[in-house]
Formats: sequence, structure tokens, C-alpha cells
Amino acid sequence: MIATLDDLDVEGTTVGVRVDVNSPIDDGGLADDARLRAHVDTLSELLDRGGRVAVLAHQGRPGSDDFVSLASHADRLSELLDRPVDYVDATFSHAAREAVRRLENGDCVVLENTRFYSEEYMEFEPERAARTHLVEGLEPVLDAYVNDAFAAAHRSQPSLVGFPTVLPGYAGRVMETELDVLGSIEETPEPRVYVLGGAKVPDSIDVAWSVLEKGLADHVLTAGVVGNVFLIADGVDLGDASSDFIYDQGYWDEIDRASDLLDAYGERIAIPRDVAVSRDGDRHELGVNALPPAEGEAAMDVGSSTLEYYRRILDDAGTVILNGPAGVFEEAAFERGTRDLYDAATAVPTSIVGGGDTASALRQLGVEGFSHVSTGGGAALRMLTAEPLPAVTALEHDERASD
Ligand SMILES: Nc1ncnc2c1ncn2[C@@H]1O[C@H](COP(=O)(O)OP(=O)(O)O)[C@@H](O)[C@H]1O
Ligand SMILES: O=C(OP(=O)(O)O)[C@H](O)COP(=O)(O)O
Repeated sequence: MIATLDDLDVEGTTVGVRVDVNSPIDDGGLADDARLRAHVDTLSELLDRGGRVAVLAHQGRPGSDDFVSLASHADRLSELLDRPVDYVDATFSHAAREAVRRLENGDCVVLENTRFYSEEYMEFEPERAARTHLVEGLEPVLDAYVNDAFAAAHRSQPSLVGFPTVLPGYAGRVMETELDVLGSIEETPEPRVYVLGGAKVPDSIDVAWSVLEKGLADHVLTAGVVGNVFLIADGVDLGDASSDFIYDQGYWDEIDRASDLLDAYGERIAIPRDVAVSRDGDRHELGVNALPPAEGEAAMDVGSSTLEYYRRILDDAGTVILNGPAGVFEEAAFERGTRDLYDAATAVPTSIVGGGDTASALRQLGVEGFSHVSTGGGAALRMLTAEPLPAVTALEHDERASD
């Protein structure tokens, strides 16, 4: 049983609230605020009920362009909450603790990107996570911990699993809703189709293994970089540009895993029949038999035959679960795969979508009508494989939860 905000006596309580506001970044600032908007209910409720709120969150991964400070997130949050929100460029230092100590009832401060500290990018058992600098540094100034970061709940990083070991832990409203909706995948109508696109190849392959092994998936459709890895695993020569991209991302070993998966469950895995490349500035589709593409051309989207093939499978589906764009939707020439595939999915009786980039792609393309759009990508997928999420397990305490 997990305690929720209904179980927390908020007034006068200093609450560390872990949210997931990991968002697309442009010129160092926020390019999309959907993930911030998702947490407004939780934060407003805590503040309206007289809580003193210290917001903890990560943004990006070390070394990536979107690994930036949370200053612009705090500004936007202030607009969304319609009240002042302070920001401090420290996470657990003396300055951070002082900023938290200064909070009055109804005040909110955003602490700096948790991943600016190396331990936060490591995975720990909860007891060990509780002994990290972040948790030990902040715990003395907090009375309670609320986890609303469903989208990061598949990570066992200190800010996600360490605090509930040493503080009373509660699920926020986003977390509560996601667990309610995604917690009963076995009960959704069959046949069940998983569409795995996007760029998180290892996570997607883990999911594919799990859902195929457990019999949860009748079909797995691959697209995006995931589809490209499966094409190479199937012996297709995608050319140097796509292969180098996969290698540079550190995903080369995933080709062997994809190949093992095709050997074990090939009849339930659909791989692209054609891809789209950029030629003379335009979209140009190539069937797999016409591959490799010309020098320098990369597979940026799935092609029309693939979309037709996937649409036929979706026509018979009872449930579809999708994560990851089918192509580089950010470029107009390569948005078609994502638009058509996701559009077809809205006609399936139960349609569940996950992923930060996926959600922003759908907003950009104006595709709507899903049964549930999760705030999580990897977390939603993990949940839909019926695997426990470490940050949810860390919140499980019988004694504080009401029935
Ligand atoms: N064929 C492709 N080649 C390169 N990048 C791709 C391709 N298809 C999709 N992508 C990229 O995948 C990214 C999103 O993937 P991912 O982060 O896994 O999605 P989500 O956040 O929804 O889980 C997008 O930036 C998109 O451009
Ligand atoms: O954006 C996130 O995950 P998602 O892209 O799977 O939705 C979460 O913030 C987790 O980020 P991470 O995958 O860098 O640990």
C-alpha cells in the first residue's frame, strides 16, 4: 500500500517533492512545459494546504545539450502556479538548506538539477541511496517526501529511492493516477500490440523481451532507432550514416540482443519494410531491398509500406501501447511516420501512449484521442511489462496509507 497526499497532514510541513520536469530544451531554456503542467495539481494542493515545498528534479543527462539548470523551469512553474517560486542554484549544500529553512507555509523553492551531482546519476539500493550526499544533506530540513516523478520511477537514483527510506514517503497526484491507470495491463482487451519507436534502444529491447516472454504482447511493432537496430539485426545494410549513429549512441551491442529476440519471437515482431531518407532536401522512401541508401543518407523515418503493414495489425488490436516517435518528427519531411502510426492507434479501443518526446511530438502533430497519455516513457513501459518500479517500491509503507 502506498500513502498519498490524502494521508499527509500538510500544514506547516516542509515537503521535498520530487517531480519529473525533464523537458526539451532550446537555447538553454524550456521548449515545452507539458511536464511542468502535469505537476501543477500536486504542487498547488500542497501549497494551498499550507505546505512548504522544496522541488527536486533532474533535467537531461550529463554530457547532453539538455543538461541545464532548472532556472527556466522555476520561472515557468511560477507562472503556472500563479505564485512566486524561488530558485536556488544548489541542491543539498548549506545554501540549499538555508533556502528550504526560510520557507513559510505556502512557499515554494526549486532546487538545482539533481544530476549536477554525480551520485544522482548512479543507481542504488534504497538503503545505500539514503547515505548519499544529496539525501543526507537535505533530510535534516525536510519533514516528508512526496514522489510525483512517475516518469523517472524506473530509476533507482538517490532522489527517487533514498528519501522514503529516511522520511515518511507519499505518492503525489500524478504518481497516483499513473499507477491506477497503468497498473492493470493484464486486464486490457486483446490482441495487445506494443509499438516501440524512439531512441532508447536498450530500454525498448528490455520491454520487448519481457512482454513477449510473459505473453503480454501479441505483436511488437518496431520503428524509430529501435526499428533501425532490428533491421540491422535482421541482416539489412542500413548504410554508414545510420550504423554510425547507432554505434555512436553506444547501442552496437543491442544488435545482438535484437537478433536473439528475432530468433526467439520473430513471428510476433514486425520490423520496417521501408525507410525514408533525405535526398536533395526531400523525403525519399526506399524498400529494404533497395538498401543500403546512398553515402551519407540515414534512415530517418519508416516508409509508407511499413505504415500500411502496421496499420493492418492495429486494425485488429484491442489494446495498443506506444512509446517513441517512428522517426525524426522534429523535421517536417520525417513526421509522417509518427503522425500516421499514432493516428491509426487512436482507433484502437484501448490506446496508451508514453514518453516525453512522444507526447511533445503528438502535440506538435495535433494527434489526439488516446485512452491515456502517460507522463512517463521508460517508466510507463516498465510498468506495462508488470515489472516493479524501484521508486514505487520504495514508497510502499503499510502504516501511513489509508484504504
Ligand atoms: N530514425 C531515427 N533516427 C534518429 N533519431 C530518431 C529516429 N526516429 C526517432 N528518432 C528520435 O528519437 C527521439 C525520441 O526518442 P525517445 O527519447 O526514446 O522518446 P520518448 O521521450 O518519447 O521516450 C526524437 O528526438 C527523434 O528525433
Ligand atoms: O524523460 C524521462 O524518461 P522518458 O524519456 O522515458 O519519458 C525521465 O525524465 C527519465 O530520464 P532518464 O531516461 O534520463 O533517466
